[in-house]
Amino acid sequence: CEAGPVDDAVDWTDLTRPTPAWFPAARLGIFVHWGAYSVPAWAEPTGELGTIDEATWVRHNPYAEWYWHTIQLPGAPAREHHRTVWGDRPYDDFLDLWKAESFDAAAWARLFRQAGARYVVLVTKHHDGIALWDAPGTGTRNTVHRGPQRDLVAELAAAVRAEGLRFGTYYSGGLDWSVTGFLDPEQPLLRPNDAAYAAYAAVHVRDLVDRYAPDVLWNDIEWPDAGKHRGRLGLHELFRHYYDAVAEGVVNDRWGETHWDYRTSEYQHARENESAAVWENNRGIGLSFGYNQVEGPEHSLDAHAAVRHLVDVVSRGGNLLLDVGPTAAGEIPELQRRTLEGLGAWLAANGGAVHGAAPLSPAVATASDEPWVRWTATPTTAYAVVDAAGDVTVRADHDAVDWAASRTPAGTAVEAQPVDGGLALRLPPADGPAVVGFPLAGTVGPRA
Ligand SMILES: CC(C)[C@@H]1NC[C@@H](O)[C@H](O)[C@@H]1O
Repeated sequence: CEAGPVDDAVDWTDLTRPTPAWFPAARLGIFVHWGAYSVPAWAEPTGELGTIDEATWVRHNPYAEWYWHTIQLPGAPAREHHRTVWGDRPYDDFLDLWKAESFDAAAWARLFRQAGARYVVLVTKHHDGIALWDAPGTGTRNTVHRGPQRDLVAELAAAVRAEGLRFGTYYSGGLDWSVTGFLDPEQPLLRPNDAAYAAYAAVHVRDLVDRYAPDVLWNDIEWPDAGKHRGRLGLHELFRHYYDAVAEGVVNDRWGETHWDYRTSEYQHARENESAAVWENNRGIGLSFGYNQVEGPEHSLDAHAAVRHLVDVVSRGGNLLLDVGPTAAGEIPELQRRTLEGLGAWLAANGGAVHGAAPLSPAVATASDEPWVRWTATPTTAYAVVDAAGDVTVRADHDAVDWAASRTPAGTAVEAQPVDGGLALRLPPADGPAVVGFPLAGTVGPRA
């Protein structure tokens, strides 16, 4: 955990502790954005967050989970799409049209385990305010009373844990359009800060903790200002309650305070947070978190690209929380399934360079893009992940690695010769980046 400068209002030192080791060791998690927005499942695949100016982003929002907001905006293509396809139907009709008739939590959990994930984070209430459990105060505006008529949080938590994975919950504390309306659609991040909403949200998160004991509390946007205090429904007591209930629980950094167990980035947004000791990059397989029927292969990571992104993140000390957006019926779209299956096949042969691995000291070796090389390490082994074939030279201090015993994690011997400034490798043909493991000589190893 990193306690930043102590806030005047709250002293976090009593909650400060080392981030539980399971989290950075996990390296890969699966995010799940599934909601009423999965019924229209429509957005313009504009581009990655952090690469599009805000004015364009708001009206041409590639996040399908923001559908209700985007269709409020005059001139937004999504608004025209809604009128054409759905007429003047209100957004809440989508809750009743959401049937989840094909939802098989065990099949999802099996797919996520086979993909090489070690944790799963489910959106339990997104910005539309619709809860995926019988959340206090939501009346019938949840999936237990309407639409699926199931406690989707409970079902997925049980299935994920039965597969040996950890289960976390996402909660949109910062935005809830059902409570506040669209304060100013042109300013999408205007958020509710009053005491009533803060208490409403705190009761929800406490309920999630008490009912599902999530391994991750993933809050989004920020916590309501009126809830940032020491009182019973304040954030400090909420975290205290959480850590008492879930000893190895971790909270992210989107609470608007200076207490977190890890930092987050989102596509290309907030990448400055990737300098933290423990961090997580969040992105969809495509450009949206919720299912977007408009997206095609040209907008999505295939397995090869997903492997490279994961390895790059791990080589810099991060986790990847890779999102799937299921259809309203509860199917994982084929484009996303193929990426998860390919990622899992690669990790089955090379996961030693990812799970439990950390950055390798730059004193030993450094990344390159031509050829594409990233380095990871465990205390005893350095791993070169090389996305090239045949004869390749990688820059490494060969006095620090025992080049004579290099081999792929899958066991194939690799011919390696020290050359000036590095190592010359003769790589076997591989389906995706090749991984070569070098026993580390001496004490040189991953950065602490
Ligand atoms: C990273 C992910 C959880 C995203 N956070 C910001 C939201 O506006 C977006 O829809 C998505 O949930």
